[in-house]
Amino acid sequence: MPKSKFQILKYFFKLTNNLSRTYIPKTVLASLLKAFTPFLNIIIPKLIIDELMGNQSINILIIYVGVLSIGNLIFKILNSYFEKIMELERTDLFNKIDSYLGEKCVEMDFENIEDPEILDLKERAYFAIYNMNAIGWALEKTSQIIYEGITLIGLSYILITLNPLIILVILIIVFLNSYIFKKIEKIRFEDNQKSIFDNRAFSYFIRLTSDFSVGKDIRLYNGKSLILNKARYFTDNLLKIYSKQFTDIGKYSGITNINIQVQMIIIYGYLAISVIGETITIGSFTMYANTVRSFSTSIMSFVNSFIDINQICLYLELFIQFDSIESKNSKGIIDIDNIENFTIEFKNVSFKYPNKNEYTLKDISIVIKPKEKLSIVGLNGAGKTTFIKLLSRLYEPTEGEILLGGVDIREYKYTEYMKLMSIVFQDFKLLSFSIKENFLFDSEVDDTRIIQCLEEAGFGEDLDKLKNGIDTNIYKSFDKNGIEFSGGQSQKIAIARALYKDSPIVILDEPTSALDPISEYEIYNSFNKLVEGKTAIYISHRLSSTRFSDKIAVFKNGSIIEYGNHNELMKKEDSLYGNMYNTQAKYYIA
Ligand SMILES: Nc1ncnc2c1ncn2[C@@H]1O[C@H](COP(=O)(O)OP(=O)(O)OP(=O)(O)O)[C@@H](O)[C@H]1O
Repeated sequence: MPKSKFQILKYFFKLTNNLSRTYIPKTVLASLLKAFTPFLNIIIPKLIIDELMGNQSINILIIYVGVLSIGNLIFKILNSYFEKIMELERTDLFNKIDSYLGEKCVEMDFENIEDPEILDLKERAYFAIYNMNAIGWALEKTSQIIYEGITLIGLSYILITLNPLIILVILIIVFLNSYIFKKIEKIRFEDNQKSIFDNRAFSYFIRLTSDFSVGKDIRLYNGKSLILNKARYFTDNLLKIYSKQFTDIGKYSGITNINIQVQMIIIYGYLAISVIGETITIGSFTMYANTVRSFSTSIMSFVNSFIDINQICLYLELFIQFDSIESKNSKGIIDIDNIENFTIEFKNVSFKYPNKNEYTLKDISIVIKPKEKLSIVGLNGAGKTTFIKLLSRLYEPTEGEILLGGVDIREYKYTEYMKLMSIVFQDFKLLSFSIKENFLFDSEVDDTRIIQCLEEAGFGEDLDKLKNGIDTNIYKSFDKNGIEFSGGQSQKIAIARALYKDSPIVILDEPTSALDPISEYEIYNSFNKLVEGKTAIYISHRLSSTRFSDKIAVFKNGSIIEYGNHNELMKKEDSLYGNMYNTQAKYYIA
């Protein structure tokens, strides 16, 4: 990660340039244009006044006034043209950064998405870019240093002809004010960082109010006041932070204004005395007064730009920290093509969720042979889904290793490894796209096969009723005719999506929980045919699935306590499996 301010800026200029080739050159051009504007209004008025006090030539006066007005008009048009252009450039750059951060989030290891520290860091990165406009700010300040630098050289030259001590007076005031300005920026940065958690929490609660997936529960259990009270609590916190900030900053800003007034009194006094003593003309008075005003504004913004850049780097550093989070999954380098043996082996695997002290899985050892059908059963919270999450590399084991074909799964290229797995998680999600787009988000799809898979998953009759077939949009987010499928229908689409992927390892975690018993039976029946020649792992509380399995692993409190086939486990005395099976069968038969 870059450390020095220079390295941080370089990192960002490089990133900006990669995202938008035109942003930096246009910003520099706009800044240079600004640098030359003040000179026109300093030099020409002096010439006009001197002419008025001297020869009073109408022709020369017309030329001066003409140059002044046309020059100002041209600068104004050009400046506002660039302002508009820069507005568009900024929007475009922000959208690109948005996509860049989005890509980063999607590629991030899954476990990071639920880590509050990472979530806060992400919020800080977003805050830096959006709320503080840190990239635009950095570029603006860098170009400000350039153009104020150029302006200052010209203005110093004019002021030296008056009295170099004037420059000293301005510098003293500027450095005093810069010290205060630095304090103001420090307060702002610290308060902004303090507000990150409250901001994130506030946005979460406000988002909930329009989140369709929780809309029912909020209405049924009168969640409105709870949510709004929580949101209010966090806005109150934010208000406290920012009210204190405004008071503190207000005090400091007051002092800087007093300093500027003192500076003006000294300089105007000196200029007035010089006019009375006739050491300068009235025209020169105007020029020097304008020069002093421009010089003090320019030197202030020149010095403050450095302070600003210092501050911006603090914000940008947070962005870089987020950007530098490494994905463990991206470290795998072995090609999947090289393996022929799909034996999966968990070797003494134990696992704790991040930020948790207790183990969710303890010393799991199991071999799943190629083409084997394994059912995983157990009570709620026993660790069944967690077992799948480890196999699918959403998390890494805390201890032990998981092997595929004798090689630690972390060593395989992640994207290729994921191609081996068709998984339907119990909390699968369909997205607000068409049915077809939900199958493969990023590549060409085969419509006939999609339809075939939907039929195999028991969705055929439902599909026939859809006017737009597989082009029907799911949910109404973008289409008022979009369809809100039932839980069972959605589950069938999710299963069809897994079938379509046609991977050698198929994992179904509670795949039929929302299905009626007939659909469930049909799916398992057809599944057995469909997963022929593949390894299949089923997690289900409906023990009917175990009948289709070669092996059953019974989980309890994070360990496998029973393992065997249906008959073996049923014969075992005091077996949890037997107990669960009989209890369920009793209700079904009765
Ligand atoms: N992301 C997480 N962070 C922390 N703890 C978690 C997380 N996900 C699950 N757990 C905990 O891990 C334990 C095992 O959960 P898991 O989902 O693996 O159980 P399960 O056997 O699949 O349960 P169920 O039958 O209810 O689906 C539970 O105590 C759960 O609270």
